[in-house]
Amino acid sequence: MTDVIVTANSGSSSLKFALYPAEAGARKPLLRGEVTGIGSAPVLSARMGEHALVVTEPLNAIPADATHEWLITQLLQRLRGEYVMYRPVAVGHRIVHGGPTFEGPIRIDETVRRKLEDLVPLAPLHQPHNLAAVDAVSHIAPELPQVACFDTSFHHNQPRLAQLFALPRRLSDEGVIRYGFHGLSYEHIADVLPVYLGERANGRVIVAHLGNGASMCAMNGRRSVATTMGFTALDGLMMGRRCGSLDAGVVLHLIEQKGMAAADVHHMLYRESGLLGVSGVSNDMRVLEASSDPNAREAIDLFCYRAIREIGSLAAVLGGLDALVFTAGIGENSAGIRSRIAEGAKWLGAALDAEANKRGETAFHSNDSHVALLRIDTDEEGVIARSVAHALEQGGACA
Ligand SMILES: Nc1ncnc2c1ncn2[C@@H]1O[C@H](COP(=O)(O)OP(=O)(O)O)[C@@H](O)[C@H]1O
Ligand SMILES: CC(=O)OP(=O)(O)O
Ligand SMILES: [Mg+2]
Repeated sequence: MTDVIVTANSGSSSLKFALYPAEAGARKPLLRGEVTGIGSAPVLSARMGEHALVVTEPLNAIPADATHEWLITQLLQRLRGEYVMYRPVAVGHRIVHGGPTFEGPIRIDETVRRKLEDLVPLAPLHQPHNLAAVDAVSHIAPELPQVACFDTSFHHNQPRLAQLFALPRRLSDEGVIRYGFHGLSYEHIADVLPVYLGERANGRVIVAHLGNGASMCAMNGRRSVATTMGFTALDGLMMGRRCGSLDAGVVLHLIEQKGMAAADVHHMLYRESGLLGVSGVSNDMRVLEASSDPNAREAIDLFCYRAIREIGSLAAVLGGLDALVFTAGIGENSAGIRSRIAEGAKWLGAALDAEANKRGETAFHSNDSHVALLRIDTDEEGVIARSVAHALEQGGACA
């Protein structure tokens, strides 16, 4: 029997999971899988080493209304059944919002669980799914230690000005500040960057995490100095269903002039906007890229335009740019989006090698480019697994 750490990464539309050997520093998972399209057309795919796993009932035809909780319960039951050769010793969860309280990974007990619940309103698309996964594990395997790993941690030590809103001071004092998200993904990129860039990895880097949720992080010395998401994961770039940065006056207009209830505004901004709202077609970039609908094209144009503007803003904070890194579902897989955004960074000295980009190579800048252009797969699960192994070694919390 092999002792394993189970990782659960509940995104807005996906559940990514993996089994890692329960030893400090393990980099390769024994098994890795994901369910995509949760809430619309869920599909599971999984790999054990180099081999695709044949998925059997009921996970081969997941009901359209399957929840993150149902899925994680099914997966844990498999570990008790056909995968008994793996003995889970702990579960690590991606928890999107750590608020002002949680700075780093922490063992989940009843008090921690309650504090995480209080943060649900600040991450309504994620925190409930994250906690549903925690509860499913508590229910099915109460003896297993569980560790929370936060999307917010990587940004925790940003300069104060990067965190402040220009709101009355009492609100900042209460914790109404910019937290930033996708921190596990950025931590992975910061970790592997020297492999591709050597000493330059410590320079001025912008990482574009472009998935269903999307954000950018400006790094210097491989630490976060600014990011596009803020108090919630609604801010910044245009996303699958979220609007990104928005004049707060629009929210007032919807409530005061159009008489919309707060819950309806909430629904519109989190679920009916972004690529879906502008295209009227889909929140999925693959569908939009394959569509001839002019509204789909305009949605993609706006996605790239917003990304290019944010690069300008982050490059200003960094005082220039040494590398631009693309990651997550869209960043890793869409050569078209990468090339359009990289073209928009020409003025910063970025020059594209179009063929290398089409081939999906890690480095896709031309020889005369002043900015390194990179495509790097993210690995939030690996970051979670190593944090859990560390927490177990420490005997619990390692915040
Ligand atoms: N080949 C592809 N081309 C373009 N976009 C893709 C491709 N594969 C995946 N995507 C995009 O990536 C998104 C999912 O990214 P991901 O990082 O897994 O999101 P999340 O973790 O937020 O659920 C999909 O909604 C889709 O838009
Ligand atoms: C924080 C966030 O937006 O996460 P995801 O990309 O998984 O939706
Ligand atoms: Mg994600």
